[in-house]
Amino acid sequence: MRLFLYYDHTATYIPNPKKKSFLCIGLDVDLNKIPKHLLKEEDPIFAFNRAIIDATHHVCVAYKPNTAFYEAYGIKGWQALEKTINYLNDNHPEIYTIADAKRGDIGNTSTMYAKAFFEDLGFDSVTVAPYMGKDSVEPFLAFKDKHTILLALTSNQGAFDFQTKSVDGVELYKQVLETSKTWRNSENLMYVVGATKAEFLGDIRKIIPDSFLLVPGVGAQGGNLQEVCKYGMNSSVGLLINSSRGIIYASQEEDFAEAAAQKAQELQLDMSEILSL
Ligand SMILES: O=C(O)c1cc(=O)[nH]c(=O)n1[C@@H]1O[C@H](COP(=O)(O)O)[C@@H](O)[C@H]1O
Repeated sequence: MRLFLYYDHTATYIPNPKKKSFLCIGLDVDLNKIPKHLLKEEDPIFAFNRAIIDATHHVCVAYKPNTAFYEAYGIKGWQALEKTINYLNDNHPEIYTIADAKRGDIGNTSTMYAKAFFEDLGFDSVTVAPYMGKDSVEPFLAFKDKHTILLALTSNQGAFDFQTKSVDGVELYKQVLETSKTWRNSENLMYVVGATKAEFLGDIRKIIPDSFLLVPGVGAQGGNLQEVCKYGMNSSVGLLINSSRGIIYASQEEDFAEAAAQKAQELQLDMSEILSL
């Protein structure tokens, strides 16, 4: 049986035969979707996240708050994000954390984005858009023991607008993969590939056989876990599969945390089965 390798803060992959999971849970908190009784709490977003984390941390290896869901609530949302990452780092330091912020700008601005997520908040990684090129991404890569997760081929329909178009005979997403390998500190790169694009994973693995991939889009967006694993898994697993709404909104009643745990466990059991093949 292959051992699952999970990521730890020392930037090494550690065998973790116990968890048998490569599940990332997306903490995309929408106040219109969380159980009504939580709205009475002083910080409903954090109360929700804490309950979800307490109920699911044993079956997942990563959490990914999408910052849009926090920024939308202004200062209170940002405070809830800070409490969430602190809660994770204090109570589950072995769990990998992703700030899904999709940043990227001219160099000095990218450095400030990187400081915000890596230094101030203490995330392990941040998602970054490749569109502005090398000097917009290298400032993120300069941070030791931190990962930059570059958008390669995204899960949405609009991915076909630009990412799969050929420039000089090569699709743009392939150029992103090839070119980014030449950037300084490229060993700190991971890539986003949508679960809805599983059929592209064979080609992607030819270019980046060893890189870790963040794969969102199972659950609510219809991506298929088995397909993703068939084409995207490498000998170290090499995948973090994210589900957000499909797990955290399994119930909008008092039992929301148990319902989320149930959904997360279903995915973990599927993963465990795949790992034992
Ligand atoms: O970077 C991402 O995580 C991301 C990339 C992508 O191509 N597609 C995608 O859905 N995501 C994010 O992954 C999460 C998916 O959420 P669910 O569809 O609810 O599971 C959201 O936070 C999206 O913003």
